[in-house]
Amino acid sequence: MFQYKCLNPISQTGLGLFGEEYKQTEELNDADAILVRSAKMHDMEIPENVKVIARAGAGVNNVPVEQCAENGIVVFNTPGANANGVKELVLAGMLLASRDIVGGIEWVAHEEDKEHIDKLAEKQKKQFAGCEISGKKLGIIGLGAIGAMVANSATHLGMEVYGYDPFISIDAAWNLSRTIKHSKSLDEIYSQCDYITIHVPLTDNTRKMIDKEAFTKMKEGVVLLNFARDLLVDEEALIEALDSGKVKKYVTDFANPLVAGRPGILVTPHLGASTAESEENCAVMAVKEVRDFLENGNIKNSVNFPNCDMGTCIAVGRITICHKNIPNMISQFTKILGSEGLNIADMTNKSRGSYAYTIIDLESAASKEALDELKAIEGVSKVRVIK
Ligand SMILES: NC(=O)c1ccc[n+]([C@@H]2O[C@H](COP(=O)([O-])OP(=O)(O)OC[C@H]3O[C@@H](n4cnc5c(N)ncnc54)[C@H](O)[C@@H]3O)[C@@H](O)[C@H]2O)c1
Ligand SMILES: O=C(O)CC[C@@H](O)C(=O)O
Repeated sequence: MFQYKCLNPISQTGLGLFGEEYKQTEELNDADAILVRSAKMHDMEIPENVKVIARAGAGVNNVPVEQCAENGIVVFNTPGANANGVKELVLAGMLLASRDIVGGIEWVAHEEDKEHIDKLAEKQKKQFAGCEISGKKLGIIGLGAIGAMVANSATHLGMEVYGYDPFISIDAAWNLSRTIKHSKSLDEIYSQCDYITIHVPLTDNTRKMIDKEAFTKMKEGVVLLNFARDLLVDEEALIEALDSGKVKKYVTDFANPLVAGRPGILVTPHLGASTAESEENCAVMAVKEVRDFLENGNIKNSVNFPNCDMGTCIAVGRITICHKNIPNMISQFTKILGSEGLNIADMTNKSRGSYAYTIIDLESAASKEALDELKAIEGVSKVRVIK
């Protein structure tokens, strides 16, 4: 029996995929797995019993990923599972920033002379008029799951699209429309584009990447869209740029005291992934990742350990080891298993940065002595018996 704890509401379509072997718990101290959306985990004490954390979403800045790696806790996310939901809101954001659609709707709702509203509307409408997005230049910073979808859709809407992503994956590059211009520098995006949208993860390298200097390089009257994370933008500098007219509109999915209710800023309450489809896709992917990890020891879509897959175990025994990516680990594992008379049927070892993961199939079940010896090796953080 495995137990899981949800730190946020997770779609039942996904949770329903946990079979009879699984039970939901409210007790962190009983949980093998944690499922989370945006709950902040940095100040949480994560007990030893937790083996896996699945972020039903893309951004993992709310999870202490490095500390988890150190403690042998594998963290997953669900790449691309909510990308379409976000893409649709970004497109809506561009349209909302181009004419005062919100102001127009509010005017109609609050105009008291309802009897003459049709005639009044014709008189008043010019104050809500704007421009079309077709023919305008859109700069996209980050061409991952969301950025690439926004790029292709914007092309179909007649925009001239510039993309910047020095770390683009081969898959994302293959999926991009050929019409998208490859920008080799952010300066090109800033100097050329009428709309700029950012789709990168929040890390120490990207925090406040849109800063005061970036605003000085942008075109007069640019529209900036941020559906990634508020801390990517220096919002104090943004407000100065709005006040000076450099930025026409800031559309953000992240409410905070600085942006809420401020003229020129359209704020949605972190709605990007809040569609039935995205919530289901994320939950289904997260539950499948957790199950394959807990039941077979396989890793797919982890953000702190390498992908590692030996399929369903058909050997008599299987153990998995989370460890540091340092010399002499495999030889220590095989020596211990050999000296305990355990024959290895199959094994795989993969590394990612400072951490590594090993799956070992055995011709007989691992003894307690062997497991204790493996756990005692310096650099080993977690040893699990799958079978
Ligand atoms: N508003 C929401 O509800 C919502 C939903 C999903 C994701 N997000 C946010 O959007 C981010 C992107 O999501 P995604 O699914 O596209 O992720 P992704 O991992 O598929 O794509 C991120 C892309 O950013 C690129 N990148 C990284 N650093 C960069 C840099 N310095 N300059 C340019 N490109 C850089 C990467 O190469 C990658 O292609 C997430 O990390 C998350 O913070 C928000
Ligand atoms: O779970 C959500 O609603 C938001 C998810 C989003 O911020 C993400 O990074 O995937």
